Amino acid sequence: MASPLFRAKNIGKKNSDGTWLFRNIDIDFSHGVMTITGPSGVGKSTLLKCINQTIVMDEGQVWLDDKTPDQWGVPTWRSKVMYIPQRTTIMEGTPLDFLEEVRAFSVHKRNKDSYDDPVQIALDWGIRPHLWHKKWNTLSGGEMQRISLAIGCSFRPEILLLDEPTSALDEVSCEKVERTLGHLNCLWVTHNPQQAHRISTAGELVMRGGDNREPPLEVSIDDGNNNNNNNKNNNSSNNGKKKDGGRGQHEEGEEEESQGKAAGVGAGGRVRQDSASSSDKTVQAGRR
Ligand SMILES: Nc1ncnc2c1ncn2[C@@H]1O[C@H](COP(=O)(O)OP(=O)(O)OP(=O)(O)O)[C@@H](O)[C@H]1O
Repeated sequence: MASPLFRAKNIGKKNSDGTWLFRNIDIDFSHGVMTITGPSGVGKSTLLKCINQTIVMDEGQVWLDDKTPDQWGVPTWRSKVMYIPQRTTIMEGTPLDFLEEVRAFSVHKRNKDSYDDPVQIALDWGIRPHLWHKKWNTLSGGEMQRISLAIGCSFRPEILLLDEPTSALDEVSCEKVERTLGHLNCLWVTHNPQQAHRISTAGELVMRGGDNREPPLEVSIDDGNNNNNNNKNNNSSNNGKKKDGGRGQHEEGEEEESQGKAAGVGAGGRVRQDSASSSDKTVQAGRR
């Protein structure tokens, strides 16, 4: 069987006090959108930065096409596994100035035809061309977010590491951006359970913090009919497979759609493709 495009094995990052912020994160990813969810502060952004090699991980290894960042060379790795931060740091100059600067980096120096046009990408998302000539500090949060994303997409990275890429967008813009990014390979951090459900085509990584190999805490959720569901009770309808916890509850009627789409994180924190049933309302609680 062919190796996945991207692999992460046992990724771990410590807090400054030596405890584990997260540990034992395993990912096999080939194409599509894999969502990363979990409570605030659990380390989702830090995980993306570890993968991108912006932050040094304390444990584990990552591979793209079976080669490590060192084998690729870190600048090349970052151009292939590209991180788009949650908030764009306000920069001097205009987005066009920034684009020229990035293209001048040797790792991005290529034939003009090997780029997509970010102005065109952003135009599809409602960013009119004149905005590229405005100073960054005069753009709205949503404009900055779409322009940064368009620049990232234009370099055609193998994988985009997206940190809440639509957090500043209205519903219509969000839908347009989702439609474009849905055709690319993305590891996508989101806080929005509906969005995770909508966009995830390659599974969900639900981060719980600490050692992801520890069994999740189980929380019973009242389904509104005074019926408490828990993991044990639902195993019969779920063939014993754990359901992802980050999305928690789905609406009735979504069950069929979620078959084969939802992914659970097993005890090892490994993302696995499950045909989990959304009738299982057991959630994994954060464990720090
Ligand atoms: N370079 C770093 N090394 C170690 N810990 C860090 C580093 N950067 C941030 N942290 C800490 O890691 C913790 C997790 O932060 P992070 O931003 O990754 O969480 P998150 O899950 O993305 O949160 P949110 O959902 O609120 O954006 C925080 O306590 C933060 O202070």
